[in-house]
Amino acid sequence: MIRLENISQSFKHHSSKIKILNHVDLVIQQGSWVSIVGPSGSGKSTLLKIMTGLLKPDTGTVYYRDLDLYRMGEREKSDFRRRHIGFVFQDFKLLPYYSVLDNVILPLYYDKKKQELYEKAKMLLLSLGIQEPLFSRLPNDLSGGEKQRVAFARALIADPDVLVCDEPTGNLDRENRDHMIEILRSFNQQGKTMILVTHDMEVAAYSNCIYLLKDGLLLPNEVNV
Ligand SMILES: Nc1ncnc2c1ncn2[C@@H]1O[C@H](COP(=O)(O)OP(=O)(O)OP(=O)(O)O)[C@@H](O)[C@H]1O
Repeated sequence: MIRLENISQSFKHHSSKIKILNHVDLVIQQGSWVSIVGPSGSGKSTLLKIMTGLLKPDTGTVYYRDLDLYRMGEREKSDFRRRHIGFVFQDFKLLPYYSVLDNVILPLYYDKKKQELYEKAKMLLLSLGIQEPLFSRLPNDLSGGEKQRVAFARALIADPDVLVCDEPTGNLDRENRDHMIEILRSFNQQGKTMILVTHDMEVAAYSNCIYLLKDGLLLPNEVNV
């Protein structure tokens, strides 16, 4: 279970401070699929960063079961994130001077035997529709949709319990988007927790729960699956 308690966050804009998140609480059950929707600039990516340990909020706490994420040391927190949380960023954050394959193995580079890791990375990439000729390419020589699938493979390489995706279908054409939805569903069916930010209501419709983030507040919106 992931629990956010009393999260507030402001950012400075010129001389004033703008409150993006205003005392946000959220509980996400293990194995559930939660989608967060809301207008552009409402703070969705900021909330994802806070719940994954990338941004310490002005106030509030984030718990993974009983572990308080922001009470961990930097090293402990980054190990925890690497092992438990896969994150697909909106802009992918692939390293430009590393090949596709090397980008995918990065989270486990120091943990596992390279041969084993490369085999797993190849299988993941193939399952996501990225074929062998692309394995040695640099990210800048990929299409947006291909980059996105490589970012997915990197997020999944460590078998995380939680997959966090910022706009997972944003760069995909219809066929690839439908394929991505199948991947998300099968991941969720394995009992993994999914947290998505999306503008795509068809994708959000697969969630157990949709939340609207607006004016700093997170409003629940239960749906049937
Ligand atoms: N580090 C920062 N410093 C200052 N302002 C920031 C920072 N990060 C985000 N913001 C601002 O906070 C607001 C919320 O940003 P955020 O990226 O979380 O929104 P979003 O809902 O994900 O938007 P989109 O749907 O367009 O991706 C925006 O106005 C953004 O400019």
